[in-house]
Amino acid sequence: MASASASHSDARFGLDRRVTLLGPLPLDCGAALAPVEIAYETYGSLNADKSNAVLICHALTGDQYVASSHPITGKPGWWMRLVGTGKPVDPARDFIICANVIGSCMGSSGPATVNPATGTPWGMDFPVLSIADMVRAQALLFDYLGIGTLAAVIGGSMGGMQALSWPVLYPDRVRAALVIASTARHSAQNIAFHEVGRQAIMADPRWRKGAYYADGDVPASGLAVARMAAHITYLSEAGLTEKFGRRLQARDGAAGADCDGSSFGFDADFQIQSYLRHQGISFVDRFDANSYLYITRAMDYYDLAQPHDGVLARAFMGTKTRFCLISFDTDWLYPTAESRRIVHALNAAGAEASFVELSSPFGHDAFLLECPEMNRIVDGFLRAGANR
Ligand SMILES: CC(=O)SCCNC(=O)CCNC(=O)[C@H](O)C(C)(C)COP(=O)(O)OP(=O)(O)OC[C@H]1O[C@@H](n2cnc3c(N)ncnc32)[C@H](O)[C@@H]1OP(=O)(O)O
Ligand SMILES: N[C@@H](CCO)C(=O)O
Repeated sequence: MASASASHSDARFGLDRRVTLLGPLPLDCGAALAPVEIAYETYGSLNADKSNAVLICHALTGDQYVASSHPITGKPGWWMRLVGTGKPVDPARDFIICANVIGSCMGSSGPATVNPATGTPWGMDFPVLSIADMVRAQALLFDYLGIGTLAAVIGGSMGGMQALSWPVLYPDRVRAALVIASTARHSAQNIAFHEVGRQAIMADPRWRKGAYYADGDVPASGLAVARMAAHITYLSEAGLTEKFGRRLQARDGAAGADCDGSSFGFDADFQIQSYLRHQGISFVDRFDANSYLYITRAMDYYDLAQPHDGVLARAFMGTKTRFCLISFDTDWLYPTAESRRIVHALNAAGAEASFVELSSPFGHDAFLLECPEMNRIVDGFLRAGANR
């Protein structure tokens, strides 16, 4: 087992854990990360035969606070609709783990954490990351926790990429994978939107090649614009029309200002403008611009078929994992066709796979919103596994 030091000495299980694993963690880029810091939350208890561990993987700007309030925003956990007592993922039955991905900014190793070689934040010296690296770091955490096999791994969006990667990287360590609103590769359109965001960050004079940690003067404008562009892709046209239409925004100062706090006559005239500005500005309070650069690049390079000569089925060949895929009909970021492509590949590989397309007006972010059908499917899929 990997040597480690935990921030909560001998208590490995509980809320708000942070562990420093000595590693090294070999990365796809050829470098290695050592030590590896992982911040994670757990809910419930590990049973005697260690067979009830359920890993929840978070999306691009998510975090480990899946079912507990966010320490910065104070908002409730991002998947409390799915995780909690009486919910499909239930701490009374499951031992639930959610870890902040490496590269992110909520306690796990990332550009904002300290590079042991220099004693200062890594910034752009942080090594290039892949989705597989994030998964390998999670596996390191499970080694530390003494958990060999996961009952299930569940994720939406980038969390779904990790859930899909788990059986590929660790075919003997995961019994079931639930992949929601996700993909097996990033499309040209996905990459294009991310590139707009990255350019917005790097064009911000405060970005300073990523070396902005010392004085705390962060590239807020660039990061806010990146979030605004990305947020559009998480919604649907019908949803936007229903919510805002062409309605004008009542002027109340803050909502009229742009991301620098000034308006220069270009106020947020329409409600949708004001809403997007709010999403951009509030994002800056809880996320790091360099993490955004690193994680979006990891998503862009993600292509499960690439190491298998472009044949996705080969990635899953021989897997014993059960799969369930869920897509949403208004998700144009990771559309239903992509989930179907994955299911065909799983079928061709002889894997057990089920698939449901759900109807929702909310686009990609539907997986984060109230959806009783999604809950029923997750519950049924997890319980079917428990009954075997
Ligand atoms: C797994 C993970 O990825 S975790 C990370 C996911 N979390 C996020 O991405 C957080 C930001 N994203 C969101 O808020 C997403 O829209 C969702 C899906 C999570 C929430 O959706 P909804 O509940 O429908 O919230 P909605 O999109 O309407 O946003 C509400 C916010 O917009 C604000 N808002 C609404 N209309 C306007 C407007 N016209 N002008 C300004 N602000 C507005 C609300 O006041 C509210 O602000 P608050 O969040 O500071 O309280
Ligand atoms: N809105 C979610 C989904 C993105 O894929 C997030 O910000 O992480």
